[in-house]
Amino acid sequence: MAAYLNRLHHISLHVSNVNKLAYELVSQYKFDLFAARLSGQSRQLAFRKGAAVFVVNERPNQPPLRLNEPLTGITNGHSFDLNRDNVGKCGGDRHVNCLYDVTPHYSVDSACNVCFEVEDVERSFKVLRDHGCDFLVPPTAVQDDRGLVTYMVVKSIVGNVCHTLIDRTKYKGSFLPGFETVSDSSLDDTSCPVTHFDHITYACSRKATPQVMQWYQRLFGFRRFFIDSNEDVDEGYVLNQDGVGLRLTAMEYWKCSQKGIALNFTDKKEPTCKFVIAESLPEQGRNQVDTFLDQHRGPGIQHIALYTQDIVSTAHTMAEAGVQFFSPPPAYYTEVGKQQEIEEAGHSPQMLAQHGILLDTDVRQGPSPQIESRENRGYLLQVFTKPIFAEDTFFLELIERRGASGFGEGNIRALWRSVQAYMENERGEPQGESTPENLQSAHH
Ligand SMILES: O=C(O)C(=O)Cc1ccc(O)cc1
Ligand SMILES: [Fe+2]
Repeated sequence: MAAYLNRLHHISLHVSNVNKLAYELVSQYKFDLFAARLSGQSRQLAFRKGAAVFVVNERPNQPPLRLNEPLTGITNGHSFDLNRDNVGKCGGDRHVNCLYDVTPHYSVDSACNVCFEVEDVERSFKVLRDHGCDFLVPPTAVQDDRGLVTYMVVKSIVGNVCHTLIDRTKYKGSFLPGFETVSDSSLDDTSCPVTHFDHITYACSRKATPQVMQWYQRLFGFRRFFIDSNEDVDEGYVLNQDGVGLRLTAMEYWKCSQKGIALNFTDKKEPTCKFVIAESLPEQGRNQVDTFLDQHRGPGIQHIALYTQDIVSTAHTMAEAGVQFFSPPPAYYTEVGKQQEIEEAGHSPQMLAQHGILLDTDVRQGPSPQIESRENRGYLLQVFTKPIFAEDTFFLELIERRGASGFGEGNIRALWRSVQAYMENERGEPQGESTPENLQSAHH
């Protein structure tokens, strides 16, 4: 039995300079700051764009004093009931630094908590405990005058990534107890129609993919889906030539219906966020996944894709506001095949080139995906930002899907090349062969 997830609630980032990221999310990425929790010891700010919510947490510069005593508002036992001992009253929880999360003792900025709504926190806790999970926060209740929320935090199998599981069905407020609403009006922003998180990509150690897949399948009922119709069940989607050495495997979560049958969100017209596991392959030399593992000091979330209904307008607005995107080599847009592909999809190569937007066609997922024709080909457009933090680690992606649910090989190759060129030219990082030593250090 798995602990099925209902929906993605928010993704939290832990950074040392909250002001800088807050400024960028609002002024460049056009997110709205809608809720804030300001306590003596920490700041947590919530930003929204459509259904995509980021919580930015202040990461202490110095590791805080180790508290040996149990934290107030957090139950320590394995049983859970809503007695007064484990209901944290907001404002009174002086010891809880980071509400709905843990303060990671991590040395670099990182996107490291993906929070999901579940139907029953206590039931999820029991299921996960029976699977031998590590809990960072056991079931805990938080309330204010708008109601009650219960949550718990579980460590994932991927590097520093944690999952907060939350039940907010008994809560009427706009976000979560403990947060003050900053603004209730979501700006009607037609120039940046970002609606939700499309996917989260993990950078993992070599050969870790099967373990990661199994963990999410067993614990949360995730299902594998194939990125490409020729993908091998065991090997995943392997790109291993021309300098690209990457293994990709994708999965998505399924919601538990009333009858206990797993339902895909797409059946209910509510988009699901996909998860992609990226692993580097040794044959093609050093690459962006290894760089992430090195600079992030271990596996974690490499990028998050924001789904937009109009990538050209979104990329244009964000670029005007100062967002820097990767661009493929200019020749990408003038290659005969690519130019035609772009025009047939109704776009202008010049417009896409202006912001480095990539276009790929994909066989539409349907009853017979093997039969290729003009009609069943969908396409997808993607553009990738340069790293957001000081290290070459986390970045964002914009994606617009037109009947394509996977990822395009051409886009992955183009992204890979532009990142490699950036590492070599702008960052001056040598991109030589991986040595066993630097891979060892990356994988710890
Ligand atoms: O294409 C995408 O958006 C992906 O998410 C796949 C991917 C994953 C990791 C990389 O370093 C490059 C591409
Ligand atoms: Fe992506």
